[in-house]
Amino acid sequence: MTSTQQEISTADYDVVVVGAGPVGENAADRARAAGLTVAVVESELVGGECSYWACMPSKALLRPIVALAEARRLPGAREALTGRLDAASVLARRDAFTSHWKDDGQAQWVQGIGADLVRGHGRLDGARRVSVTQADGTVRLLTVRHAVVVATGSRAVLPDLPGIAEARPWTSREATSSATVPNRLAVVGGGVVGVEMATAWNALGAEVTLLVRGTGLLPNVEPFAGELVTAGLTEAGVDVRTGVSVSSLSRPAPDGPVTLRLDGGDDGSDELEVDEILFAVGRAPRTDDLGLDTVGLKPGSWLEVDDNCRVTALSGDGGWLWAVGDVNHRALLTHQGKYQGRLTGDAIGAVAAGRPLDTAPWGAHAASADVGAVPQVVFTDPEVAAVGVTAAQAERAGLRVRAVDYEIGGVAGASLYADGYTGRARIVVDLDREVLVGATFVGAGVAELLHSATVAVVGEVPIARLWHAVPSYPTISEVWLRLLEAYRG
Ligand SMILES: Cc1cc2nc3c(=O)[nH]c(=O)nc-3n(C[C@H](O)[C@H](O)[C@H](O)COP(=O)(O)OP(=O)(O)OC[C@H]3O[C@@H](n4cnc5c(N)ncnc54)[C@H](O)[C@@H]3O)c2cc1C
Ligand SMILES: NC(=O)c1ccc[n+]([C@@H]2O[C@H](COP(=O)([O-])OP(=O)(O)OC[C@H]3O[C@@H](n4cnc5c(N)ncnc54)[C@H](O)[C@@H]3O)[C@@H](O)[C@H]2O)c1
Repeated sequence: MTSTQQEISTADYDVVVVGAGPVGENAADRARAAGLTVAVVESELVGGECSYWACMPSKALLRPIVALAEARRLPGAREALTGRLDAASVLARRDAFTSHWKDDGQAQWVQGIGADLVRGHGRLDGARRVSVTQADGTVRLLTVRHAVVVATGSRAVLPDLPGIAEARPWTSREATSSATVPNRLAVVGGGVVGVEMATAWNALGAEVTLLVRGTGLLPNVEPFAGELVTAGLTEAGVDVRTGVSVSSLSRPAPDGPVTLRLDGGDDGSDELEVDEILFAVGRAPRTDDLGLDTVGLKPGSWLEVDDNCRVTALSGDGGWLWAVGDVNHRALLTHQGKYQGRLTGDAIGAVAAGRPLDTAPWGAHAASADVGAVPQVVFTDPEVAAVGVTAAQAERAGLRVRAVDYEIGGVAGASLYADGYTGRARIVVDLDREVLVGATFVGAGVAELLHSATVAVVGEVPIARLWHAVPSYPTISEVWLRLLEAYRG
């Protein structure tokens, strides 16, 4: 604490959670359920990135778009569609899902579980101490008996390019909260944010150019997923360009367009003029101003944790520091962070009660699913739903695997779902154990199929037993049967 700051109060808690995103909320909830006193520190909005600038607004934007695209593929329903997507209504529904960027409801929830909400910027202040700088500049010092849980999440990164400040680019925050639709939007990055936001703003009326420096979209999933999403985006009118990167930007008039200089690309054009540019090129941890140096850690770094979410570097110091969610870089997804939050809250409760931790793989306090069993849905048209490892990742890990593919349009449920249904499924089978280590579904309506695959992967259900899991007729789930038939020959 510096001498210029005025400390106005000190309070003691069993647990202090820094960051009230979805993950911090879950850790606090479980620690309270264990009977511990808990303070939750939040510098912006209770509910975090996910509620206001990520999952919720992005999915609220995408849902009407996908529903409309699906209706267009159904004779009978198609004829009832007489107008265009109403962008104003879509944006208004998005605003409702973010509670108009107000957090009263979530703040009440924190109070409802019996935790104290401390608004302000939290920083570690040596071991087992958290200082909170409040909006009026005053500081509260929170001293901690058992655990500090860091759940401060991540922020979008921007590349260090000439002209980037002048160009005032969008990050995921503007892409999920903009009140207006730009005429022309460039999206840089072919990861999940890039493809979802290209889908959304194109359908809302922008002319979208997606600029990808690699050879295809969604490099972390099976290659056919990126290919089918590329085809979907192109058909919807997005100009998808691969092998191209932005080398500089300029926006000479503050209200005027942005000109991008491009390197590479198929059409040889080296300039692109747009009204807005979104950089969707990955995330950085929110640890740069977190007092990490006061406990011997490097500011700005991801917090490396063990499978129990204890910060590895401090595990010798009584293991009081835990990190959950995006900030530990294990799996940058809300559901996976919430899982870590739940088991960390339980683990802190166990330690406080003097009980041993259950740290064995798949034990109550081990985030085992983070390694090899992470599910993710990309809400594009077509959707991508994947869990576990891809065939290439499995091979790189030294597993002897076989990948089995099936065109989803071949099952009765899919042909009923949409005329000309296009989609593909793949399972990756570990040949030595005869269990699934990965599954990927691409197509309309596959998101809700994913949990069946997650159960199979996490449960390590033998293929011989999966054969008895009979999918209902006529649903898209019958693709399971076809995949198993193909595997068994
Ligand atoms: C556009 C977009 C769409 C996404 N869509 C999905 C999706 O559909 N499904 C999915 O699973 N994941 C999605 N994600 C990822 C998801 O948003 C994150 O994985 C999730 O928000 C992580 O939760 P968290 O609680 O760890 O961090 P956050 O949600 O970032 O919350 C961290 C909180 O900590 C606070 N904080 C930070 N520093 C301090 C400090 N020093 N003191 C006090 N408070 C602090 C912040 O203000 C914030 O409220 C998406 C991400 C983006 C960018
Ligand atoms: N539906 C969902 O589950 C969902 C939706 C959105 C985001 N998320 C999560 O949020 C996280 C962040 O997403 P993201 O898309 O920002 O990151 P990402 O890491 O998924 O993708 C970023 C892409 O940008 C590329 N890139 C990096 N630097 C670049 C540069 N200078 N120029 C051009 N391209 C560059 C990378 O090669 C990568 O393909 C992800 O981990 C994702 O899982 C999840």
